[in-house]
Amino acid sequence: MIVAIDGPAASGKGTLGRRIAAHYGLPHLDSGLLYRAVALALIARGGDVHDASAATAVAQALDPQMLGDPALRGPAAGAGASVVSAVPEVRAALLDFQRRFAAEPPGAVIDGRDIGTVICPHAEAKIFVTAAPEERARRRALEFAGRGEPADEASILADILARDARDMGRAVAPLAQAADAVLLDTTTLNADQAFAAALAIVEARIGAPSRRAG
Ligand SMILES: Nc1ncnc2c1ncn2[C@@H]1O[C@H](COP(=O)(O)OP(=O)(O)OP(=O)(O)O)[C@@H](O)[C@H]1O
Ligand SMILES: Nc1ccn([C@@H]2O[C@H](COP(=O)(O)O)[C@@H](O)[C@H]2O)c(=O)n1
Repeated sequence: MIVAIDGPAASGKGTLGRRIAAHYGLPHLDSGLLYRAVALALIARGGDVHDASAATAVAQALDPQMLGDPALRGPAAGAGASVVSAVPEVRAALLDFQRRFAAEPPGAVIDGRDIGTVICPHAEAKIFVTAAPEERARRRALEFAGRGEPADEASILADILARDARDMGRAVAPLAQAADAVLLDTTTLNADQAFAAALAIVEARIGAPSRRAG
């Protein structure tokens, strides 16, 4: 079974993806980490995230081992990721890895921006998760503060809005709800309520009331 979860920045895709994957015993891929890893590797070697050919070269040589680096979760990697992800050749270089991840039995839960539309158009269940930008900024600020990192809510909101605009406006694989995805707005839901709602969406799609994989 493949579950595709898409949505804008800090909407809760990763949180839901991890919990749904654990529930069904499936591997989980946070595809945003791939783009973050490209941006971070580029920055680390003194490159410019706006240099499309350098970003493409980094994406083509990306070592998936990098995906565990905690630095990928920071704001610099997120902002850089939303720039390099607009380069068609970068997306092409990362496509196979994601498709192979999804194709491995017993399936996978993948979250990102184009999972239901481009990477796994045949996913059994697709969720488009969103929340009001102010609520997403509030949650992200809490997360940063919890890690002892700077957490200015106004600048986080500005970053979220800029990233959403870039992700929705790019020519290739823009952030969009797949025609057969179910919209889940979590603005007024806590994490447990959002998980219950997401699980109900998956169960309705696969027609099963309990845990299963494959
Ligand atoms: N329903 C919810 N209620 C309150 N907080 C939530 C909820 N869902 C997620 N969060 C929190 O909001 C923050 C953002 O969630 P998460 O990292 O899952 O979003 P994301 O969409 O994967 O982000 P990104 O776009 O950066 O990949 C996290 O701190 C998470 O714990
Ligand atoms: N399938 C995806 C996933 C991510 N991106 C880009 O990466 C940026 C960071 O992603 P997060 O999920 O970690 O926030 C994001 O802003 C997108 O630009 C993508 O294009 N496609």
